[in-house]
Amino acid sequence: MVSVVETDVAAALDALKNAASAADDMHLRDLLMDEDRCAAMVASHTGFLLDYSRQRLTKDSMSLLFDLARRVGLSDKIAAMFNGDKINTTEGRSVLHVALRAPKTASITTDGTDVVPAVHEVLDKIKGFTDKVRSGAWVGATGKTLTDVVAIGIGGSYLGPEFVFEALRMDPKASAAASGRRLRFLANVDPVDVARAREGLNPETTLVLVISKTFTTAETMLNARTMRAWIVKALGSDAVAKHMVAVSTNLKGVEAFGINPENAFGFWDWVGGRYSVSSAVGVVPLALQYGFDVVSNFLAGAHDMDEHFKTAPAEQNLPVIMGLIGVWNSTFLGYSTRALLPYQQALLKLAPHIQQVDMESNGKRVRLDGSELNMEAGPINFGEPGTNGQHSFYQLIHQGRLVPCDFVAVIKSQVPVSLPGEPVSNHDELMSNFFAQPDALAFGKSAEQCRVEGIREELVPHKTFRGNRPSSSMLIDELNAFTVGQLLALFEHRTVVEGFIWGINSFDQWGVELGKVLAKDVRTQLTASRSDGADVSGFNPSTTMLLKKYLSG
Ligand SMILES: O=P(O)(O)OC[C@H]1O[C@H](O)[C@H](O)[C@@H](O)[C@@H]1O
Repeated sequence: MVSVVETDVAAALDALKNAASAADDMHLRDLLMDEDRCAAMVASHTGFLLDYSRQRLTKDSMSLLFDLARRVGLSDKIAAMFNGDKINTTEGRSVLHVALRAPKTASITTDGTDVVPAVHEVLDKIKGFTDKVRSGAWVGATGKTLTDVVAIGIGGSYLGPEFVFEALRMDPKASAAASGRRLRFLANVDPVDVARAREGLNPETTLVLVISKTFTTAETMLNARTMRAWIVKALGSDAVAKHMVAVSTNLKGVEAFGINPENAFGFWDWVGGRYSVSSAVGVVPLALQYGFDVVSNFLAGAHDMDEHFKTAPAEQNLPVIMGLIGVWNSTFLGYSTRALLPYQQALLKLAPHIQQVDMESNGKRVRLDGSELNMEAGPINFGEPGTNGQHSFYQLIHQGRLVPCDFVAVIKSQVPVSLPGEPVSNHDELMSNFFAQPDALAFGKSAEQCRVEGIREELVPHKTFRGNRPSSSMLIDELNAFTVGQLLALFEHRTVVEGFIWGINSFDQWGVELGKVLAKDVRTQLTASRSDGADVSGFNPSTTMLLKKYLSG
């Protein structure tokens, strides 16, 4: 039986479909002339301003999106997440990454237990440990200070920490605190990545951090064994206790590997891997590099955005607005891709991190109840810092396929440079592009304009830009630990909003499993062929041919 709620939602979806067909007759060139509309399509929160006037939306269609949010019960779903309800139904888990950055005074309960004290217990333990390593009170097996860290982990145990690490490298406070220290990441199960991560490092001054929620991920565990062998070869097996520590929810696995659980930092099954950067997964490596104070500011920033998300009315709520725009572009306008384009080199790892957050969360085709979704959900996400992207793939964005863009920029550079004789500062030069690109996409250039410019007739079609290409522009006052935390939480919540609207489970990732199972079969074959010369068997003809070629090399 179809419930009243479902009928309500269906009516809202129909209204939006009609609005989307009407959008075909509108051009951003005209929409952007409407001052009231432009003023209405701006939202802000401390340090952040979002201008979404270049989306192919009227004020009416935006109202319909807010109406859809009401009808699907978005605010109840957000509240359920913050309340610790088990909204990850396929795994029977709460989704409480917001608890990781909640202040000590907060109380968030799941399974009848307030999780906040446990969160702060781990944070205190991390502070104690990282302070000792940084001050030289914790030394390596030969008595030397551990100045270098190799953080082993993949997916959610890597991408978020690397994003924050890069975002703060040139922040004056973080960079001063990192003086004399190095942090490397080792993710790929490729001996080349191992060699790159430890290039120039001395085992005597290196701390190896094994980060894995499950402590079973094949790539991470082989890399951990490889780094352990490097430590043991140089310093003997007793050195492992001084040179290797772990972050995991599986403390038994940590112990079985040979790391003292005393030197392990835990987290919980209610933290999804891709949402785990504010757990020990990110806090340990980042506090080793930048000190605990900087990381506390990062957590405070994430919490600030959590509070905004939890309390601001939908019409002023940045993650809600961004999520609704995502749904509009993906489901109603049918755009299968979106680009994340930070005009800020410090954000070079934002797009790779958000790729996992978004595509692993919303790359789904069934609803929570297992029924077919029957509409387009999570888009393909990609991105590069501007202006590098301009000299790479922007041609397609301007004249090829239609890709909604999220432009992100920072008002004050972390490292301002002004050269005498140059017309603008280096940061202003970067920002000139940030302001120009969204307008080029929105307005385009008509054939008439080309002709007025005297462009030869045969070149007119090539030099015409249809325009009407949507984007949002975000300005952040400055990039520091606090605002990086806000930015992270903002994008995490955008994905969550989209998943709530689509009615899917944004917190499981069953799609990653099949490849892992098949890799096991190949591993078994490679072992048998290498040790006993066993024939390749049990694979399809194509894989058999490829494996034979590989084994003969
Ligand atoms: O932290 P781990 O247990 O090692 O998991 C690392 C990664 O493994 C899988 O690929 C999951 O799809 C990711 O979500 C996860 O982040």
